[in-house]
Amino acid sequence: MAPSTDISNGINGSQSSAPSRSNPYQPVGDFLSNVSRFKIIESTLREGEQFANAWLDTGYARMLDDFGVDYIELTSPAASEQSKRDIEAICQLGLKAKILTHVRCHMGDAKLAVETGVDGLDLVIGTSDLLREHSHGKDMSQIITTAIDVINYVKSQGLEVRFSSEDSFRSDFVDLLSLYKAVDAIGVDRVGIADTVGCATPRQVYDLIRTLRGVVGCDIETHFHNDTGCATANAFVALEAGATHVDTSVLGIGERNGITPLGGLMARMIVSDHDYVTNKYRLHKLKEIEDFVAAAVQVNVPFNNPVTGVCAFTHKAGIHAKAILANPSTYEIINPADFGMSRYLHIQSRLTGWNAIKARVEQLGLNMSDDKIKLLTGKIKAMADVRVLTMDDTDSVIRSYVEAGLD
Ligand SMILES: CC(=O)SCCNC(=O)CCNC(=O)[C@H](O)C(C)(C)COP(=O)(O)OP(=O)(O)OC[C@H]1O[C@@H](n2cnc3c(N)ncnc32)[C@H](O)[C@@H]1OP(=O)(O)O
Ligand SMILES: O=C(O)CCC(=O)C(=O)O
Ligand SMILES: [Zn+2]
Repeated sequence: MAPSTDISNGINGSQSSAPSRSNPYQPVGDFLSNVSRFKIIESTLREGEQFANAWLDTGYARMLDDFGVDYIELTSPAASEQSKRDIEAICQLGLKAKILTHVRCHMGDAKLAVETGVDGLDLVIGTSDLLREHSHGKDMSQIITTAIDVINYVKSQGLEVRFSSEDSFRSDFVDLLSLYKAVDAIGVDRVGIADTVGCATPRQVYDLIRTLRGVVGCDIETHFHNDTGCATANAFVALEAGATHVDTSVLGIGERNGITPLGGLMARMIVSDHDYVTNKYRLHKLKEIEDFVAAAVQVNVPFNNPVTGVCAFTHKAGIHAKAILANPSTYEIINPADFGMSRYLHIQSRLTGWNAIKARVEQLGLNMSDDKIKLLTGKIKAMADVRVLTMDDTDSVIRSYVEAGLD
């Protein structure tokens, strides 16, 4: 794609204003919804480490803490000696975020986890027929018994405890509700719902979480894989249905193609509650964090990444550019300035319109009548029909027009 240029600085009075909030489709007054009070469990250092290329060190914990996430989830201390030492080291950093370790719902793992100094344990066990048969071999009554023993143990150590079912959406719904009711009754802090294989649709998520909300009094954490592209939408509807916590990872890295990305969730949530998101999270840090993680796991930030993708705030077609110059809310639901990003107008294609060229002429400090700018725009379009133009090409055409006295 041809390079684009920022021509909006200084020519657009509404550059830093928030997008219009008068969206007629915005739901109002939904008493179940936690869209305005959700918490993030950032799992780059747990789920993210399960991404094929990942080899992450403890330094990321500080970055995530600076961003303002509520919890940082780390891998299991049972994984390796170094994993255990990393957990212990992160617990000593004095971060604001609570530190969790993610372990099997298994007394041995729980005891090891308690020794590390974490604030809490995220316990997990598969509940679908497939996982019960092929992962750990326990039936539902053994799962309930083990869960109660391990949860009681963690609570006796004064730590926060969450209990989650792997593969929740392919588990028997009645079994799941009975299990969660039992762990809620003994005072678990959170239950977790996990779409481990990314099969759930937003409607299934809404229905399951809304029903669960009526069955347990504790918090509800959610974890969505992105195999079918629904991870961010599912996280959002889960919050609408009464979930309290969402698991994320930077760029969504995790097993296979990963989970709800931190940046994508921020993009979704800022549109739903601008003040909650901007007051709580240091959004200007997002690009730096994503760039660090992308480099560490040897991937490029995708061009269409929400907010930080290379063209996330690039406007090209003339109709769009004209309206953006008048008011960015016309074609932007997110204000790039909220994330420390800039908007760009692409003005070197056959889709370019005269209003965009006029803005560039003015930015270059040149004077030209509207009629001449329209002729000039025709020239730029004709050139763009023949070859890809750069921003420099457009500027040269504009200047040569002026120098030739065609203004
Ligand atoms: C969906 C998810 O992402 S869940 C989180 C995944 N995270 C991890 O796997 C953390 C990294 N894992 C590891 O380092 C290792 O798998 C360990 C240390 C946990 C276990 O290692 P190993 O003993 O070598 O077993 P292995 O990995 O081959 O198999 C998994 C074992 O966990 C058992 N298991 C799986 N889930 C559970 C559970 N919730 N509770 C108890 N046991 C479980 C399986 O039965 C199997 O044990 P077995 O070999 O005695 O039958
Ligand atoms: O512990 C959880 O809730 C989620 C575990 C996990 O990564 C998954 O099921 O995909
Ligand atoms: Zn997962």
